Amino acid sequence: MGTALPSQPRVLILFNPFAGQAYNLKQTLESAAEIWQNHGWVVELRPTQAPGDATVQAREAASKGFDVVVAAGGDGTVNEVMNGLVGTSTALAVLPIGTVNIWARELGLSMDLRRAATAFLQAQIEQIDVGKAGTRHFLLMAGIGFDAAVTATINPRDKKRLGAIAYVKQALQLAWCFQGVKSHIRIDGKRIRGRVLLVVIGNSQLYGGVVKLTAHAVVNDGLLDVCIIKGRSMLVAPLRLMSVFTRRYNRDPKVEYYRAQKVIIKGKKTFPVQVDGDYLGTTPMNFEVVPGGIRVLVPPSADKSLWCDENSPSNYKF
Ligand SMILES: Nc1ncnc2c1ncn2[C@@H]1O[C@H](COP(=O)(O)OP(=O)(O)OP(=O)(O)O)[C@@H](O)[C@H]1O
Repeated sequence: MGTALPSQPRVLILFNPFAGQAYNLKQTLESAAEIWQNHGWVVELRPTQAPGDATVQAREAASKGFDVVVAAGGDGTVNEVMNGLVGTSTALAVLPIGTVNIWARELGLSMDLRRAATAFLQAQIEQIDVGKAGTRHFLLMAGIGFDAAVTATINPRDKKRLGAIAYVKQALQLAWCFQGVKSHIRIDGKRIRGRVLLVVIGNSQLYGGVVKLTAHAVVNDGLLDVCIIKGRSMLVAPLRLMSVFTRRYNRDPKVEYYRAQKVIIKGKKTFPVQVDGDYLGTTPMNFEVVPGGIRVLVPPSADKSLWCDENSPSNYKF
């Protein structure tokens, strides 16, 4: 079970003025902060100055003894704040003003900022795992292959204008020409070879805000869940996705599912990598779990299937 916040927690809200809905929600964010102040929380609101600044500010806040740093932005901002808080005793929270807001959805938060702020008044602090891709931590997932190619090539103006639909548009455009890459994957002791379209290494379950590719992921089991979709062309992807949606992992020979502490991915060619929805770089890359790497604020609305209690470690068999 988690621990309660102090009665007058010191809270820093880091607001990303470039997140998807920042322009529309700045005032609502201020009134969400007031809800906390009215309950005795000691709240500071600061904008981020540039990409990466949220990491620096969050790390500084942790060293100054803040109880909570709130990422007011999308999952990119959550990722940056989390990278500043890993290994500290300061907890991460979120107020969703991004485009997709996956972490906020995992927590069952309302997209209405005032309701989300109210839900956090009942929150507990929980210690959860994070993943690490190269030197960068991730909270939700790392994607290797097709989805990272979409993330790397999406037009920022389309994303601003169309929101999540911009990803669908870009995915449809890329699907025609995207080819699976002959890969060597090492999942703890196991070696896997084959032509791969997509590997998703999930710390949590939701993918793209709507589907669950790593549907059995648990955030406090000390493990990452790995879903591998094999194949030569994305044109057969609908078949593979049907297997994922119906959870026929490992019964469809092209869809494999594992749990692991460490994953190494190499290929004949390089493959793009994204973490928490932002492009990171290319393979070869090592991925590993950092058990209990971060403290997070968890409202009562959070999806219970994301947690295992310490007396019953998750032992799902695929
Ligand atoms: N002050 C700033 N100026 C420019 N870019 C910034 C600033 N602060 C943060 N960023 C960048 O803005 C980018 C987008 O932020 P974020 O991911 O939070 O929003 P989003 O893309 O709309 O949401 P989601 O990831 O949920 O789709 C991040 O890559 C982050 O590095």
